[in-house]
Amino acid sequence: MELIVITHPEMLPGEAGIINQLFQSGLARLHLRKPDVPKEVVQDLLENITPAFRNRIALHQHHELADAFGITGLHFTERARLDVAPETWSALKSRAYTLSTSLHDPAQLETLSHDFDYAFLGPVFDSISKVGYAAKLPSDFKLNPFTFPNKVIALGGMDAENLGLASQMGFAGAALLGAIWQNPEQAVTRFAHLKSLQVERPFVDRLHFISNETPDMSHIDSIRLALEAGCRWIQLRVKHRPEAEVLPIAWEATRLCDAYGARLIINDFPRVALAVQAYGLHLGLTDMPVPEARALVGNKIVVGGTANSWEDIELRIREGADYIGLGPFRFTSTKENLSPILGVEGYAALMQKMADAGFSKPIIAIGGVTPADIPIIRSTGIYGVAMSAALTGATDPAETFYEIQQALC
Ligand SMILES: Cc1ncc(COP(=O)(O)OP(=O)(O)O)c(N)n1
Ligand SMILES: Cc1nc(C(=O)O)sc1CCOP(=O)(O)O
Ligand SMILES: [Mg+2]
Repeated sequence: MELIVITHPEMLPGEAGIINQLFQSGLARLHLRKPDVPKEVVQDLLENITPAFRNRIALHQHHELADAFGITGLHFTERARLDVAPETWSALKSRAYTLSTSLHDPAQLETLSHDFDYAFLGPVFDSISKVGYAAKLPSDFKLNPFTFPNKVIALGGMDAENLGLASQMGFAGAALLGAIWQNPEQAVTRFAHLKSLQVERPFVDRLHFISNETPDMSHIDSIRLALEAGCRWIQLRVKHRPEAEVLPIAWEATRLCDAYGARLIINDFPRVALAVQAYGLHLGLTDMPVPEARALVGNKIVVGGTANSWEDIELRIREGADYIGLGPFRFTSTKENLSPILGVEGYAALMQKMADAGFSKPIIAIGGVTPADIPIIRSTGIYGVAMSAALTGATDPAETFYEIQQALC
């Protein structure tokens, strides 16, 4: 589903900044709809939108501003469309504008000019922002693909829970308004979340083994121990060594993981993850930012990010991390410079905030986790756990792995 954002009808504080961030987060189309806002104010807003993004905008009002700002999208409300002579559309198309319009009855698609590149049809669901603007289409509605050859975009009440249904109805995309602007401070995070629902989610294991070295055990020894115990998600976490030293260890870990059919995740070193074509890369808050790493390693490598607070979780969602390592659960000597301990209460509060915001992302608890902690951790809604010492220090790692598996299923 293509996601289109329609602006809030009124001017919002810091709106140009939010719009620029939406574009940076991958928004391909923004409909600038400000029915009662004077032209000068819209002009001022456009001046503050980064020039490179302006060609992703469609104007609902003040079409005369389009050329000066390099805007090629013109939207016509139903009323505006009916007031304009039909030959206007081909004239505008010949000037390379992208045309869109709004419809409220699917029957109108049969007679809609094919010069329109796409059309909004709605309300498909009960509106989030307009009180009393109720769904007009039945829940088993199916678009007839032969009435209008171009894209039909679902409008009205579009949010995370009904994007799939709109797709089944035959809509090519969704126009988002209330889902984005209900809380403008959350607009970018909300958009990133909805966008992440459009792509197939990569597999993330519920048990992450974190490698470690001690005077008696190398990283490779610890990885072999975890693999023999049954772990199939191995994170190579080498600290205080340069990249050149990490690379050969990563190659050895790759061979070992391949032999056991396990997935290897590289901590901290994006270029090492790319070189060995690891399954994943894990980045902390002071490591390379997720978008920069994504640009480097591509879309095939799973990228996870650390969070220690609600603000970090929001950042990771905005950045498009595939999973979030949230910690520390309790004190651990495996990691230096720990952040404040979250405990079960911290996890419960953060998971409640996730549910309230409608966010879904695999969250992995980390830091001093033992098998006995798993039931209470999982009761907060946490997806999985990361462990190091609980496995490397176990008397019988295979027995401990079995115990973990029992608690995780
Ligand atoms: C699954 C998982 N979650 C969190 C971390 C911690 O990463 P980071 O904050 O970068 O700290 P270091 O591990 O690099 O010391 C992790 N490694 N794995
Ligand atoms: C690597 C790491 N990151 C943490 C964080 O809080 O971000 S805690 C941690 C150590 C995990 O090992 P153990 O299971 O031995 O405590
Ligand atoms: Mg790190």
